[in-house]
Amino acid sequence: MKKDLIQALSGGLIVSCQAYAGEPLFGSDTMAKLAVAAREGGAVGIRANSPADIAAIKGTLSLPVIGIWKARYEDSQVYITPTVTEAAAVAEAGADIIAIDATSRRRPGGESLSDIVALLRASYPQCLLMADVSTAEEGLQAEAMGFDIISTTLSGYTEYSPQQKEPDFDLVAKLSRKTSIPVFAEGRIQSPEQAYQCLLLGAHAVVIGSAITRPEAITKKFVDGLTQRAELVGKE
Ligand SMILES: CC(=O)N[C@H](C=O)[C@@H](O)[C@H](O)[C@H](O)COP(=O)(O)O
Repeated sequence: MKKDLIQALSGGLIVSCQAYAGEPLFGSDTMAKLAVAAREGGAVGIRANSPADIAAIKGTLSLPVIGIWKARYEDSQVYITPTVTEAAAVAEAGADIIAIDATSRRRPGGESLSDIVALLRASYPQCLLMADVSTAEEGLQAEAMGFDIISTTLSGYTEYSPQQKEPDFDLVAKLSRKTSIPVFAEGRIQSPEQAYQCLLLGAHAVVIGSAITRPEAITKKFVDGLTQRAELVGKE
């Protein structure tokens, strides 16, 4: 069953459908519609944030869902499914895969990642566990801890990982070489060429958010491109 799920995602595109409160697309109905649009475009899976969005998407379509719940705590910088409370809620909402920050940073309340993994394994044996990491070392630790999947989600978002505009191709390649569990390429992938490059480097699947589901960001990219070109012409 779990093997079938991993197989179903192989070589495919997973679309991250997320919007924060205050953003124009915020709301579970809208996220479910975005997910339907992604499916119609050929996505093999959806990544979604919050129990409400996960439940709405699972109630609307039958694609596998990678669930997260972003939550902020004062004593930690970890915010992607930071504690066992969020992880359990993601599972209860129907996520097929629970993605968790698996960086080496201190977690809220000093919770340990291995305790969270053990608890989730016992309570939600049907779910796969995905480690969102920022470095190769964190990916190797996640594999040793028993995660099923590693994703490069957090490269560029911890102080000690490379800060760059491009996807972290090196990390995709390193993790694909050094681990024996599926590696998902995620973070700042902007084009089909970059997505394919990740697969060539060994990624099992590719996760894309902003370039597909954030119309504000997509519009801004075009507006900035137009402005820059107009300025260049003005200088000629
Ligand atoms: C760092 C972080 O919080 N990443 C989040 C994880 O769920 C999302 O905000 C990203 O949109 C997602 O990872 C996809 O990446 P991109 O939007 O770059 O294609």
